[in-house]
Amino acid sequence: MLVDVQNVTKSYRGKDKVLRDVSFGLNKGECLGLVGESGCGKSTLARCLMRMETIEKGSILFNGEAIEKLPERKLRSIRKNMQIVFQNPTASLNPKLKIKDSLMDAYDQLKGEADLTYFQYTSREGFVKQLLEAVELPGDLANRYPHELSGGQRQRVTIARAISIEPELIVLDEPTASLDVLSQGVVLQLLTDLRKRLNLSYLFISHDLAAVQQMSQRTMVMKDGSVVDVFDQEHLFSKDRHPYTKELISIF
Ligand SMILES: Nc1ncnc2c1ncn2[C@@H]1O[C@H](COP(=O)(O)OP(=O)(O)OP(=O)(O)O)[C@@H](O)[C@H]1O
Repeated sequence: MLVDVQNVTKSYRGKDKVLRDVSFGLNKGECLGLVGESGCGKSTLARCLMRMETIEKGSILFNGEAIEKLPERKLRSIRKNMQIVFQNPTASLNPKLKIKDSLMDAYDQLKGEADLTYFQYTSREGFVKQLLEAVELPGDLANRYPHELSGGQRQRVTIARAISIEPELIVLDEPTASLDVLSQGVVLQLLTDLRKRLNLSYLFISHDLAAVQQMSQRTMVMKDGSVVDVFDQEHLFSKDRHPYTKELISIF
């Protein structure tokens, strides 16, 4: 198991619990979907996994190693195996940097420590070219600025940056929510292709149950900070689904 989350509890500034006793596993190569209404704690869970937030109780194992209390200097080897893609690509890209420089960001931060098997780093230009090709963007975008790209193109750039260091896990926090329907479908298909080609694992957060069904082998449903249901893709319409899952299905 790549990620093993055990009884994680969290609240912000001593207020009500945002995550309550959350437990789940994520297998290597798997896409695990995460759905639930706004405010149920999905992004908080994502940030806890990435160690962007601390947790109060429980444990988060990454490749069997508990990461919730690891000191910053020991997190480096974990961090190179985790990336996150956020909803809004415009906010995730520095407007003053050319696309080629944003693309190199994750790789540069690792100072040559990335373990690459799919991509090959020969030169900066060559690497940028491979990354753009991987997300099916033309090479001449390298010298443009983010505002000169469409929303869908910008999100492909953030995806290319995330895969550049070939992490084991990518958390996708509503990656297509800011895109038009056509671009959404194309980007989701691209993400699935990349997962298979690079043997990536995804935690895919979305409001869109149809998108989650398309992308994920398993789906996890959260409500008020708790996981209320987890099921294999083919069991979405099973009578055993939690009443809240059935409610979500009926809205779609
Ligand atoms: N930094 C923060 N400080 C205090 N409260 C926060 C913080 N971040 C989130 N919250 C609160 O925690 C709860 C869960 O928020 P979170 O963003 O994890 O939900 P979500 O399921 O991702 O929602 P959405 O689908 O709208 O993105 C909400 O009540 C939110 O107001």
